[in-house]
Amino acid sequence: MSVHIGAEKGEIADKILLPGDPLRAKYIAENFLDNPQLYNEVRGMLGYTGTYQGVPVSVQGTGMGIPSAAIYVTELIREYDVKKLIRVGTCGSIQKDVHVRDLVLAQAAATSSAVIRNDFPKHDFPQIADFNLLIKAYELAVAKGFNIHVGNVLSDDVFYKDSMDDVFRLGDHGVLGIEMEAAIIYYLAAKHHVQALALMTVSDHIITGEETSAEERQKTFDEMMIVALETIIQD
Ligand SMILES: O=P(O)(O)O[C@H]1O[C@H](CO)[C@@H](O)[C@H]1O
Ligand SMILES: O=c1cc[nH]c(=O)[nH]1
Repeated sequence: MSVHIGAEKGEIADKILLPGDPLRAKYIAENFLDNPQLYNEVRGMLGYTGTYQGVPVSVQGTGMGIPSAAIYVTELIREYDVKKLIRVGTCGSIQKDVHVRDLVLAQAAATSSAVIRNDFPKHDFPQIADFNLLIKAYELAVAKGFNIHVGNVLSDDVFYKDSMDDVFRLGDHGVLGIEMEAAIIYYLAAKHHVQALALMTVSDHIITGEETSAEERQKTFDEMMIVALETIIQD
């Protein structure tokens, strides 16, 4: 057991999907994995291991925001030897042509968090996706005809902001969407020499206010899970 994960060593696969929402972890385990076994209920942050096309895969909720995600990702890598991590999250779009239900692949992630800056006060350490995971996920999504965008995202520390001015300025510089965890997952992957990718479904549109029904969101979540699972099981 680690401090926040109640699994024995060996109960977590070296390939893992990381939704923010623990109930999304349950949904993935019950709908996409064969023989899913619950390994963690500590703090309700559900984690499961099963197989996908015969390959062991785990799925672990990370909670919302960089501090929470950092705890789970650090323990997964250090204590459970996880080597490939794919975030399966949601984001808000800040581009007119990135629509609700589209998929966003974070090629890189900017952040307002001080966590990385504290480690490298004199450098802007770049938070980038693992290239092999990125290209595989992109090609899979395109082959399946899913609407997918590749580029920068913002991993913001603050969900409820007094002003969105900086977010819109980042949009002017091409940032596709806003979420809260990709940057720390990329940073910790670089620090520990493992592979990571962040894939998000657009759940809301910050500029147009476009929204979607729960049923429609579910369908697009399923597209994201298929891309993530088929990517993570490849060599
Ligand atoms: O849907 P998840 O994966 O939690 O991701 C997004 O949703 C949460 C905010 O509502 C943040 O965690 C953000 O990154
Ligand atoms: O962090 C997030 C996630 C979805 N939508 C947002 O606006 N922000």
